[in-house]
Amino acid sequence: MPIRAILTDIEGTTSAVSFVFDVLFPYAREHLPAFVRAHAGEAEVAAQLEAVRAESGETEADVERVIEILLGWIAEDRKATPLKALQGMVWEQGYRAGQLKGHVYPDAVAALRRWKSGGYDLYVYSSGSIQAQRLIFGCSEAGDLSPLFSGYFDTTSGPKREAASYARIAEAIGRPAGEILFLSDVVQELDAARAAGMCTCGLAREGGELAGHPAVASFAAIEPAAF
Ligand SMILES: CSCCC(=O)C(=O)COP(=O)(O)O
Ligand SMILES: [Mg+2]
Repeated sequence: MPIRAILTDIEGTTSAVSFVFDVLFPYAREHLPAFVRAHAGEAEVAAQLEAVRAESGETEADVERVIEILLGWIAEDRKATPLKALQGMVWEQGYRAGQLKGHVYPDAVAALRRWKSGGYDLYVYSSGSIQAQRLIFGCSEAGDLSPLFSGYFDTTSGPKREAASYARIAEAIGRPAGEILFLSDVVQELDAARAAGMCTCGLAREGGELAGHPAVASFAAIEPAAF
């Protein structure tokens, strides 16, 4: 089955892990408390605070306690959907103020442009919220890359290490999973995508292997027609 669509992870794949850990997470740690205090009464934020209470089991937590829980989740890099939603809102302020610019590897920018011109449909699947995904590509160091993408998926489609999430995404894209090439730096994500029937290619940007999957150090080495 020929590849028709490419689904890519962000952190460690299109973008540096260091950008997420050394720029985005510290920005969220610094600005999230004031953001939550200022917007806790607004429906969109209040719903996420309620989801934090439910996920933590602390159903009576006040706003200050919820902030503490969120800061703990940032420290442990927990891929909790309400944390990711709130981070996206906080980062939006940083991107709009010009304090943040999304990092996307130049080889990823070039390949994504080449693949789009070659007729492939491009999609993103990240634990970062869809809002955060739109921002990293829409406000990137390489300019607005959002016209390249046909859709975005986050943990509302399910966890990245579960095959059912990839089956759901293939369904939403409207293609058989075998026509989709998934790119990631995490072997458990590649395993889950393959279990759902997708083709896979691992990004090992520092070299090394992603057991059981073809692996490359750069998008320049990926030829979708070869899968
Ligand atoms: C969308 S940029 C923010 C990245 C982020 O919050 C994250 O958890 C990265 O997860 P990924 O699935 O892209 O490895
Ligand atoms: Mg990753």
